[in-house]
Amino acid sequence: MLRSIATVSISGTLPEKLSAIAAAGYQGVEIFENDLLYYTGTPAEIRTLADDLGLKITLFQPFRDFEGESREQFAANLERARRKFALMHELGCDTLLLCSNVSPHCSADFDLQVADLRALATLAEQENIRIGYEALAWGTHVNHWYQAWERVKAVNSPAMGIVLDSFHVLSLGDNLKRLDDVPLESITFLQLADAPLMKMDVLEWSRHFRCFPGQGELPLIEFASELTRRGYRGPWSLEIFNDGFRASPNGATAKDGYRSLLWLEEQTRQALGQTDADLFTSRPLPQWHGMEFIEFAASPSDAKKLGMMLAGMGFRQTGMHRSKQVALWCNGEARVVINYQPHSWADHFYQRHGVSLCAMALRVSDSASVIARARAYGYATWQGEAGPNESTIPAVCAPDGSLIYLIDENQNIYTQDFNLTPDENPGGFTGIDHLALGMEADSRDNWVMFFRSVFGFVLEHEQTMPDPYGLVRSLAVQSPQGNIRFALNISQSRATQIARSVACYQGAGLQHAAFSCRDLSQAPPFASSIALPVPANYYDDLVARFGQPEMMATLKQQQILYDRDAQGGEFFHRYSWPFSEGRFFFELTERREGYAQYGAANAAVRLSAMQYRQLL
Ligand SMILES: O=C(O)c1ccc(O)c(O)c1
Ligand SMILES: [Mg+2]
Repeated sequence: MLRSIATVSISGTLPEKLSAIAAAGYQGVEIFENDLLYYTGTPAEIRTLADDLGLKITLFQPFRDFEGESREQFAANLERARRKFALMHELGCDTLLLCSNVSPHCSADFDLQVADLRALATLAEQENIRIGYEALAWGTHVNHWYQAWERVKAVNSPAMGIVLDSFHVLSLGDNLKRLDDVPLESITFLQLADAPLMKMDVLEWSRHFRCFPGQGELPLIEFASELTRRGYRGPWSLEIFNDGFRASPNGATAKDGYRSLLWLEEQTRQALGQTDADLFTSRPLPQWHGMEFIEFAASPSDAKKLGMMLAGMGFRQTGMHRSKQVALWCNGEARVVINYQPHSWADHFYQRHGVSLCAMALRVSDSASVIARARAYGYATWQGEAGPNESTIPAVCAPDGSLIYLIDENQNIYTQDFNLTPDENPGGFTGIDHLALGMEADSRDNWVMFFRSVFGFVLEHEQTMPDPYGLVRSLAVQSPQGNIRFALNISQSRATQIARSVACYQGAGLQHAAFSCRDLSQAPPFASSIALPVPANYYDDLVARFGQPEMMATLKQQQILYDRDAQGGEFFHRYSWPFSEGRFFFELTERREGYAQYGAANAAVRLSAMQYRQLL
């Protein structure tokens, strides 16, 4: 498998891009013409640069607006092609991508288009160059891949085939079902890009919102499987136009792209049930069993405050680490660790980020397979210091530098390391329902790749929620079993709570942690100093939306928020005031009848109420 990426996908100057691409592990690179135009050296120098880095120049692109132009323009176009072919010889690249014509004036005459393309193919034959014709989704007359194929078939030259670009095919809701009509040697090149589903002009969507396979919502696995099933074994090349990628450090982006190819290969291999294909494979995904605990880094005084807050919600301290300043707080199966050990890794985290989530632990059927997957996908893993007779728990480093511990199904991690007082556990909570993590807008894609590739988590469609001073965009990822859930939140506005946390604490971190219980109406209310009051207007609106005035009156009395989905699933929840400087808060939830959302409709109520307190 030759893994390749287009230079347009990452930031930097051309030499910087090539270095980052080679360092990430790719064997091939598509040179985007603009990168070459702005480079001060010659094409031959670029060829040497690539050679020295062990990179094959898989493609030169784009060549535009060729077929169906006026005869005068056609002559000029052929001359333009000659010059580009000469450049490609110097560059050491034999494949050119030709985009379908997007000019509003170009001719719709099939035969004329074919004659033009044939002239180009004839020239290419003489020059030992291959042309891949790509249907841009906004092409004037050729916008579906099959239309490109019909023309290429009519040209009937060994020098001309089609380029399949997943974005152009899938953004129009098209598929590769008719690929059986195309001989393998006529598929010149394959470009891969994903994207979130958006209702917007396809050109804008393509130029600004593409992302790596697995980070978006297009059916990339079906796409790659169809091609592989048909026998395509040429390069897989990423071509991503993305505003965030252009503005982010190129090393991390290039690496994520490489991971996305590995991920897509692994998924494709699985979809095809194939063992002989030259596709990446790693250890099988484990079964996830839930979130075992979350761990806060704190100072001793903050640890005390946080403990008081947890106590006000119904938690009790049920353990103290034998050798470290690490307290375990529990209610039922919901566990919170507060780490205030001086001069430790957690202390270091606290110094950088304030009171924050420095680690979490996930329970899993096979921790070793997750560690092996993390390594295979190029993520750092961690095995912390342990005192004598203390257990060591393996961990993976998350994109923000926090740790995700992995705990095997039947492993008891508490008795060895903690002095426990389990009788103190009040019981009632069933676990950790979800975590909402705030992050810089440009770093969310790193998290998505991490959760998808290493953990095999799945994505939901992004939702937009109000904050009193802007909008927050929330993307949910969860384990396939649905028992570990995260909301990854970003905001473009400078005034939202996320933005302020990002600015003040070097990364936003945890926004809230939600614990779950079986019957919220039976759970003791939060202490009054902690419970977030809900405006009466909210309950009037609930009655207007859902009816059931009696139930709503009870909810009002208990200060419980409510949501219902289209299938009749119900969500009951209660919020706390934010901790300390307002960085995070807690939530207690009850889900009924398969409700799988997060009560987004109620976020505005919470956010405004919190703001009110900050103004006091
Ligand atoms: O947006 C474009 O113009 C453009 C250019 C070349 C490509 O391969 C492509 O997919 C899009
Ligand atoms: Mg393309």
